[in-house]
Amino acid sequence: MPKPIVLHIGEPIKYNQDFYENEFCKRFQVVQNDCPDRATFVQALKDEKYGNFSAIYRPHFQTGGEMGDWDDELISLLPRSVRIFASAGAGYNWADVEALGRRKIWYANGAGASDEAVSDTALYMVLSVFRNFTRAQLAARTCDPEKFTACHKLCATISANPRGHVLGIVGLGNISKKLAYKAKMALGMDIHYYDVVRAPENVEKELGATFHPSLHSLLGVSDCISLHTPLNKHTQDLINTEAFAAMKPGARLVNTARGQVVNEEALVEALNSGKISAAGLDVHYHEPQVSKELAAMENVTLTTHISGGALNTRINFELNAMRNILAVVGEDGGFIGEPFTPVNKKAFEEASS
Ligand SMILES: O=CC(=O)O
Repeated sequence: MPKPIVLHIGEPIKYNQDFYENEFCKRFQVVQNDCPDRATFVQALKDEKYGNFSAIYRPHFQTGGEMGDWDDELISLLPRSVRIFASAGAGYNWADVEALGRRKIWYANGAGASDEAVSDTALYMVLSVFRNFTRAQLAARTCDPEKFTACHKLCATISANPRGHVLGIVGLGNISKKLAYKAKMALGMDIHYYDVVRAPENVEKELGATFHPSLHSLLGVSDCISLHTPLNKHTQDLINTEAFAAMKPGARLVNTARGQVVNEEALVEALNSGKISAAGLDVHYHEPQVSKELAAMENVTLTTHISGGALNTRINFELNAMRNILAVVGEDGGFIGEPFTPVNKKAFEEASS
């Protein structure tokens, strides 16, 4: 029996050679996409260039996006044999996972691989916005004694310890549960959260987390908001002018999720007016372009979408996606089980019932 085909998009694997050769390639014939853009990829699908493949494997999210978004156009061209799209990345805004689910195709993300790195980065941002570390670093880097002294004095009057302040988490998933734990244990913060689905009682108890039934209720009590929601049509511009208006005066905002969850113009206005006192942003609305207005503000900590960017994350993204495919696709190319980290279970199950 021929081995089921896996369509590999993006760069080859780099870290898990043994597993790849001895487990993955033993079960699957891996075919590498060589189409450099959407037009050629669309044509390749129409021509059935890659045959009746059973899975799509994207081990690195920095590459493998040459075909653009996986929308209805691309998804409708997939062969009926596809069972799963397993990708690196905790986020998955490049794929319409509901549309995949409707075609009985699982989408499995890199959940678990980047939890540690992203929650560490969010914790760093939280500390930075309370303590004005970016302002101090910018002043130190001027090597100007006057600026040094001015900032030394100013920071002592405008900074605060996070301890006893409310950290408001939007979206309680694997990453933000870790952040909640770290912020509670290391910084002594009070954890509040909003999510469309309330967490089980034991999770709330373990984190000492208070649930809010609406975003605005959470915004009204939080001293620092940290965003952990996927980007989709419901969450684009979620933090807009109305949301800033609902925040406590002087609150802070941290975003390690996706740039487009925050309306950048509204953010600039909220910072300029002093409605919020600081922001920490790893992700940006027009990435890789950073807002020049935000970049000019000393109370804004900025990084280059590196929150998950640790070697440990990349190693586990590769492995996680292979394991997901192995769990789903059988020797005959049929379904044998569920992925470990599905994100479209509901849509998949509705299509299967
Ligand atoms: O942005 C990083 C990720 O989605 O993992």
